[in-house]
Amino acid sequence: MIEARGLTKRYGKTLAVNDLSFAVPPGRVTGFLGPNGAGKSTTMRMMLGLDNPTAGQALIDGKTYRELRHPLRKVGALLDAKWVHPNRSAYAHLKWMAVSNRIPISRVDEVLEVVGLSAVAGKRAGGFSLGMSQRLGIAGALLGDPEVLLFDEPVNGLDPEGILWIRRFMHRLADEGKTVFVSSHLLSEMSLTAQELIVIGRGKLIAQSSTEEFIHAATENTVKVRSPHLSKLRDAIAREASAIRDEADALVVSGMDSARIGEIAAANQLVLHELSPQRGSLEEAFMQLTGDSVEYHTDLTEAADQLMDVTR
Ligand SMILES: Nc1ncnc2c1ncn2[C@@H]1O[C@H](COP(=O)(O)OP(=O)(O)OP(=O)(O)O)[C@@H](O)[C@H]1O
Repeated sequence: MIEARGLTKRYGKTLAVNDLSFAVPPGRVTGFLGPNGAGKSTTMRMMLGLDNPTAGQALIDGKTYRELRHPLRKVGALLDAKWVHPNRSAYAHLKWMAVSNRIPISRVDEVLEVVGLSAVAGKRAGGFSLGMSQRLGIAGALLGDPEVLLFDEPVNGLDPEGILWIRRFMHRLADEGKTVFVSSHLLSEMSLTAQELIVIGRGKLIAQSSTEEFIHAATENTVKVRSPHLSKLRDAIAREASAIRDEADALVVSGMDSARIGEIAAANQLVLHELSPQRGSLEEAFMQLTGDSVEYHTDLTEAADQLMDVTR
């Protein structure tokens, strides 16, 4: 479990992190989202004891990083994959990390295997592609078999295969019960990777909820219906639907679920060719939260107002 309590960091006139409080639960991938400069890296650095908070605390299982007796066994992190000595082999790099942290050297082979780098363990890390470097960084984070893992923008610059690998790997770690906290400014990627979201803007907390709730609260769910009897279908559902929009050869229905539309179609003996619930995207949710004239139906109202303030 990771916790931020009133976490604040000021660099001169810049308030990089402004009174952040949130908790990151185990067994889930939690996305830490925010635009560039929102304060994600600064928050992560404070969690890892690399920066001191101006006020408040960042806690790992109730302790600050510096209070942890065996930090690498409690928390592993991938901040910058390219900090490896270029002339060292992947194996030598991990061995050096293991020895300096009193972790058994046998663990090096294990983590190389886990991240799929066993075959290139003896090769110079300086010649690694970005994807391989990320894997090596992740192997380093896993060395102490920590319960808590922090990844700062892990998919930046990766190709689709690398992105998919990281996404699956994070899900696997969460399924093992680990606390996985991953920062990103890539919304579409996070909507696939993260089950929980912590959203910040200009150092302030904007929202904390499951990804599904976040999208659901900020976007409208609709159902797309295709039928050879569109106009009859429209008449049949018009009384119960809150809105019906035409789209090419389909209707997009708001305020009714697909089960009810199917029932009405059956009762009226109308053939359906498609009946598909349309989910909003994380991008849409963001647009909605930052929009000017949106009616909010949930407790995200306040969060939206804050987002509008901080993004102005
Ligand atoms: N060492 C520093 N000295 C001065 N200002 C800093 C320092 N580190 C960060 N900042 C400022 O603090 C704010 C937050 O930066 P931070 O890097 O934490 O954001 P971020 O959300 O990680 O952004 P990005 O996605 O661009 O990495 C920015 O305005 C940045 O310029």
